Amino acid sequence: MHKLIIATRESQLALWQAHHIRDRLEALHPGLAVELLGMTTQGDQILDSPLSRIGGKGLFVKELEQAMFEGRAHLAVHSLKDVPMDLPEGFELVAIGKREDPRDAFVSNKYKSLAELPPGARVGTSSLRRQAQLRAKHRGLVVDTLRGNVNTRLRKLDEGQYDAIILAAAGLKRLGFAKRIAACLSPAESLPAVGQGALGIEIRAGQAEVAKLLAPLNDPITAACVGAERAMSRMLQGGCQAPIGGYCVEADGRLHLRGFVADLEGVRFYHAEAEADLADAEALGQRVAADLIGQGADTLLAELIQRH
Ligand SMILES: NCc1[nH]cc(CCC(=O)O)c1CC(=O)O
Repeated sequence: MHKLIIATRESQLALWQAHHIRDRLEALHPGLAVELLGMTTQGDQILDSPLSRIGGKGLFVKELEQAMFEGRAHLAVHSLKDVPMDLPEGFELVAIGKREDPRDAFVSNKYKSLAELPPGARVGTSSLRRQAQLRAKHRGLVVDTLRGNVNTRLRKLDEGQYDAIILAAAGLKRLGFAKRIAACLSPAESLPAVGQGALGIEIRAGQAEVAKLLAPLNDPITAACVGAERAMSRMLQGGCQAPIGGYCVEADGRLHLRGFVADLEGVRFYHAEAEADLADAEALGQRVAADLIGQGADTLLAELIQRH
């Protein structure tokens, strides 16, 4: 095999990620040519309503899977955060790249940190998870939805529509906007989304030759951490329609997973955490999910999903 084709969305972030994987593959395998096949997905077309309302799993991945199914591409590179917990039959995640910065970032032209914001300040963010945590911890703020790709969000801030915005540090750094970050929020301030900051590589199941070329891109520790996070999220079945956070770290062969489920107002707020050996990532995720469900998260999630 001497050519691989990557199906990719055409947002700047998606293109950066696809180019990044192309460069790594070409460096790993001299003689291998890697090409990009750009395409537009449903998620790219619907720009005016919050993702949580559009619903539908895999809004950003279906067209890419179609291209792989038809043999027009061999792989797709995703922000793991955007990948549904259960892939369609016949597809698999074969490699998880080493996680970069998993934190949320505070971006503002006027203020240096969340703590500096005066009561009534307007904060824009795209995710229910960030909204719920902001509302829970900073009662006086006006928290509002903010959509669009990273460039659009920064433009809306610069136009004065918001006093500050919160977005993923990884996306900003990848696109060369690290300087715009006023402060990174610690996981205690804003627990990241499941998979945030990691790249996932998807292929059609059973493509052994392709899988072998991609294997060196897999980072086993990141894979275990996001495996625990995704097992938790899968058991909670919240999708994008509920404020859910999940973040796992590894130290000395032990995994430590924290998770939360909240309502949109950040009033009902359930936390859970647990530890396990590296080999027990899946069970760890299920244990934390079961703890959250035991506290009442399942009732809350059912209510949230009904509202849509
Ligand atoms: N939902 C969009 C999205 N998907 C991945 C990232 C950032 C990069 C990452 O988390 O890997 C972003 C932007 C954001 O949330 O600010």
